[in-house]
Amino acid sequence: MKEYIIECRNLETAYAASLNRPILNGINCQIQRGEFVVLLGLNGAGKSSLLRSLVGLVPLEKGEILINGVTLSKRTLAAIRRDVGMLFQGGGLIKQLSALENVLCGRLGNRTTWQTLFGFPHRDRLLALELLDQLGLRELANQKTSQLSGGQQQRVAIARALIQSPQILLADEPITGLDVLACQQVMQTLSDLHAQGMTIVTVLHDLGIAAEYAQRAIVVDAGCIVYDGPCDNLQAKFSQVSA
Ligand SMILES: Nc1ncnc2c1ncn2[C@@H]1O[C@H](COP(=O)(O)OP(=O)(O)OP(=O)(O)O)[C@@H](O)[C@H]1O
Repeated sequence: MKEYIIECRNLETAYAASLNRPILNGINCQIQRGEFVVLLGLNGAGKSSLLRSLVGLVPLEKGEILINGVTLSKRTLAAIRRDVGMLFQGGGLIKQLSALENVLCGRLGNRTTWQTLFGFPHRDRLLALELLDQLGLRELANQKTSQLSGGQQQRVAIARALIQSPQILLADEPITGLDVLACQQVMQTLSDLHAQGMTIVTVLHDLGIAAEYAQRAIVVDAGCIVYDGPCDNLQAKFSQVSA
């Protein structure tokens, strides 16, 4: 039997009156360790909701999510979140803090309230600096993130997600609003992490970039998966969705 790192079994959210249906409406999918999967779909299809549900941020009415074979529940959520890094839409950085401090925030889940009063241990600071270095941001470690470009901010957000050494990285529209060069840098960073064995699931809107970097596409429409397979000829698959 195949072992899946992510398994969604018949996920269904509560009925949303504004949509006349649940936001997620019977999602079934399995993702193997080390896959690079792109979630595609029109605005409002349910991509972000699906991604966020994997870290317990979307209440489910029905169904089950398993991460590494463990069912996501109140009891298992904290441990699961240590295995799953999340890049939120827009980065979600604290703009008044430096790049280094933002990356260290990724360690807050591992520290008690008391421990945070004494600051972060030296080894965490070294790790954060090492990650910023790997992402080409060493020189900007002490710069406020409000003073960084969009692409640099997105890489700080990636470093923050990576400081907890996750096995899975979920990224919600990580290149939206970035210029061509910054897009390439961010996508190359995801690709490098994938090459190191990390499982990547990312929401994208650009079909060309999806096909260039991901192995597999999952297309969501009205809360359901309407395509799950290789990334070739995505344009044709999309015209079926939007028809
Ligand atoms: N908390 C919520 N309460 C009610 N409706 C919601 C909530 N969150 C999302 N929705 C609705 O659910 C639908 C799916 O939203 P979601 O953000 O998952 O879509 P998406 O595919 O990621 O869209 P986009 O590409 O625009 O980001 C949308 O119609 C949205 O308005």
